[in-house]
Amino acid sequence: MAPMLLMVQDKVLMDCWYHLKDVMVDGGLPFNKAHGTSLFEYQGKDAHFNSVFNKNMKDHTTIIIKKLLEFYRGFDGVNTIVDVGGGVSTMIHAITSTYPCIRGITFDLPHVISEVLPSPHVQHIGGDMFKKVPPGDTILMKWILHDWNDEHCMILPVTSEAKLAEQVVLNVDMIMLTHSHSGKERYLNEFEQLAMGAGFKCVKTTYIYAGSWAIEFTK
Ligand SMILES: C[S@@+](CC[C@H](N)C(=O)[O-])C[C@H]1O[C@@H](n2cnc3c(N)ncnc32)[C@H](O)[C@@H]1O
Repeated sequence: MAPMLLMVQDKVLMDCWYHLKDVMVDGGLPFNKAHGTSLFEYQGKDAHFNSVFNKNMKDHTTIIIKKLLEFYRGFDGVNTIVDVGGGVSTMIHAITSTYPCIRGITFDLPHVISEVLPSPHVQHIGGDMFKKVPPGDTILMKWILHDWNDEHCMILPVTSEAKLAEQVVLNVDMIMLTHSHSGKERYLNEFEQLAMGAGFKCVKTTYIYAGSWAIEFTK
């Protein structure tokens, strides 16, 4: 929890709240008003905040992946798994350690990948997920779809893949409102609509831990 509190109380994020009234009146996004760019682009320009953000994600993921590996059986039979927006590779590292037969790829923006420690069993690739993602038979996305509106989610190239898992957390709408470009938390029926609209035929849910679910979209 400490890295998460350090992140939300970091001056970079605290400054956003002073712009809440302006965006109510004029529109726009508090983060962009405060810093002149979006959250994910800003990280590429501020090494300190990039580390604070990535550490927060790493520690949350460390808790969730432990439980995911305990309760979720969908990794059996997977050959290549690509964690899109996979941060500093915490998720893929844990999955490939438990399932050594799985080839793991962590894909994220180059300034995030630059913070990943090398690992012999995992490939780390920097790039833009809205342009192209590395191929794999399973695409994993944790805390990605909630950063984007439906239009952005629909243009992700991962929709051509066979399987898609996404974790849902329902209680951070206000944070998304201030920091994220058009992000939103979704109810299950909204995930189902999104999946069907992107050509998936089946949606299966598994409860994981502390309000977190694995949602598997299959073609
Ligand atoms: C909320 S974080 C989740 C990180 C990780 N999945 C986790 O839960 O620990 C969102 C991630 O999406 C990445 N991201 C944002 N825009 C991206 C893009 N256009 N291409 C690739 N990754 C992107 C960010 O750099 C960040 O690591």
